[in-house]
Amino acid sequence: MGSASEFVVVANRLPVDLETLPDGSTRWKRSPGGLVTALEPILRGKKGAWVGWPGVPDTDLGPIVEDGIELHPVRLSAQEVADYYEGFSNATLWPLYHDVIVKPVYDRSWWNAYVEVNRRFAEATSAAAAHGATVWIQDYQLQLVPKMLRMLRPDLTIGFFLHIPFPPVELFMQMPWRREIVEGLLGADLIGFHLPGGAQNFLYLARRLAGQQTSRGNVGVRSKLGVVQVGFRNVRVGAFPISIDSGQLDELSRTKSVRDRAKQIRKELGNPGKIMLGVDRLDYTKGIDVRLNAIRELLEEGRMDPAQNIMVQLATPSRERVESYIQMRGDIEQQVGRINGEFGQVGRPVVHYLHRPIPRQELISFFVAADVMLVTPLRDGMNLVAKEYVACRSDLGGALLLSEFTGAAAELRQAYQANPHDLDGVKDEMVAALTQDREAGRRRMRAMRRQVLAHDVDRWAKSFLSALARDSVAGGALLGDELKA
Ligand SMILES: O=P(O)(O)OC[C@H]1O[C@H](O[C@H]2O[C@H](CO)[C@@H](O)[C@H](O)[C@H]2O)[C@H](O)[C@@H](O)[C@@H]1O
Ligand SMILES: Cc1cn([C@@H]2O[C@H](COP(=O)(O)OP(=O)(O)O)[C@@H](O)[C@H]2O)c(=O)[nH]c1=O
Repeated sequence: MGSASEFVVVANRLPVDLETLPDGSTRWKRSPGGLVTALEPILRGKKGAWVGWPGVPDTDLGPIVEDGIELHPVRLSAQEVADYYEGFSNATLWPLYHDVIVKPVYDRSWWNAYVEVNRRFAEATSAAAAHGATVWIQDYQLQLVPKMLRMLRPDLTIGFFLHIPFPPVELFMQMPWRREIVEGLLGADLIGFHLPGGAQNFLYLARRLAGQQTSRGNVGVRSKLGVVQVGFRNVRVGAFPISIDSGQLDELSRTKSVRDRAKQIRKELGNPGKIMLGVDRLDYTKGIDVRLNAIRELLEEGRMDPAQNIMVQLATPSRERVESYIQMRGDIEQQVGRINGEFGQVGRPVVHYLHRPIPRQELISFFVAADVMLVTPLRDGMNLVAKEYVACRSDLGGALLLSEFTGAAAELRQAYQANPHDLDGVKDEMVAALTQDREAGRRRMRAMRRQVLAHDVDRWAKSFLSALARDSVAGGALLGDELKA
């Protein structure tokens, strides 16, 4: 350790959070969210470095190696966590990029903290990267880093990937610092989005806000990249839908220990006719309220038998000091209480709700045990949970209820898809999933598994990184033609 790295991932969080135990000692635990799920296996395979925040404020740590990955912790003060992370990242950008489900707050002091912290990440990355290295910057918390890093280190090849939706132009235009953000991103050589629509929105904004020339043709999936001309540089823009380590999940889900635990889970739940499952960070984007409302109305209408159908909601705590999250937690827990109060029996609730992180092995057993997976976000960049459920169903059992407003919906066409704003539609698809014909269900699951097993996280990373490598070799050669396209 100590020598600069040829490949550096930069993300708001390290893949592990530093946790202080009641006796004052510390240990590392896995960070929440799909970004870490996706990137951890990639980085371990490439022996690179990871620059990020260790999840606790005011902590000075030098570089360390944890589980085979070289970690470069970036220090954030308590005030910066409040202003940059909870404030600008999660009370401004997060709601703005998720269709303003809650109203974004535009606060100048939060913006200043965002600029300052992005600068610190750029400096830490510059120190960690070898001459000519490839740097891959992740997500909405770090949109200014590409430009800042390019100014510090023009020798680097810089990629950027956005894990959340890139919003429609009309919404993005609300952002008071919209030009700075677009210009910040244009410091990269390649900018990746989950879906072509996000890439196209960005190309339009690069023309309108940054005054750059861009290609005008449609962007494809892992193909037909867009291009923005920034001075003598070409910035490529593309769609690269993220995925999971599907082969590993498929394998794990077939093990005896997982199968046995799945049976035990069903038994612990009283061997009900059908188990519905939700697995989410406790976030208002995830539509946990949508599925609870659907279940309550179906119970009220007598279309769902509470003695036969139960739901398990596993909810990881998330962003617990942000006001909208505090409010939402209260609402969800009230909804759970109302359903159980009206339709549960002593010792037999209809909704089983856990508010804590669940270890991956246990999650896999829940996936195997569940008859219907409920994925009902109002908006979600991808939603890896949907893909994980499919990867775990080698028995071709189970059914997936999937919101049209997730990135995953573009790939998992055979799911029971519903518009989360249309509660009657969600209820109908929920009933259809619960009562599906066995053979029809197997056909749907087989088709979804083909998609998920063929397009795994390794393919995602390779498609992005090989496009990034091509860019640095191709230079401006193709630009003239593509701008005319
Ligand atoms: O770091 P946190 O504030 O605790 O949040 C956890 C992560 O949440 C978001 O995940 C997104 O990335 C997934 C993988 O691409 C995607 O499937 C999902 O739709 C997104 O919501 C966030 O984007 C990450 O930065 C956070 O680490
Ligand atoms: C609730 C829960 C989840 N996980 C794992 O976290 C990620 C979640 O990824 P997704 O893309 O669906 O959404 P966000 O990134 O959170 O917005 C997925 O890999 C889950 O398996 C977990 O490990 N433990 C949990 O309790």
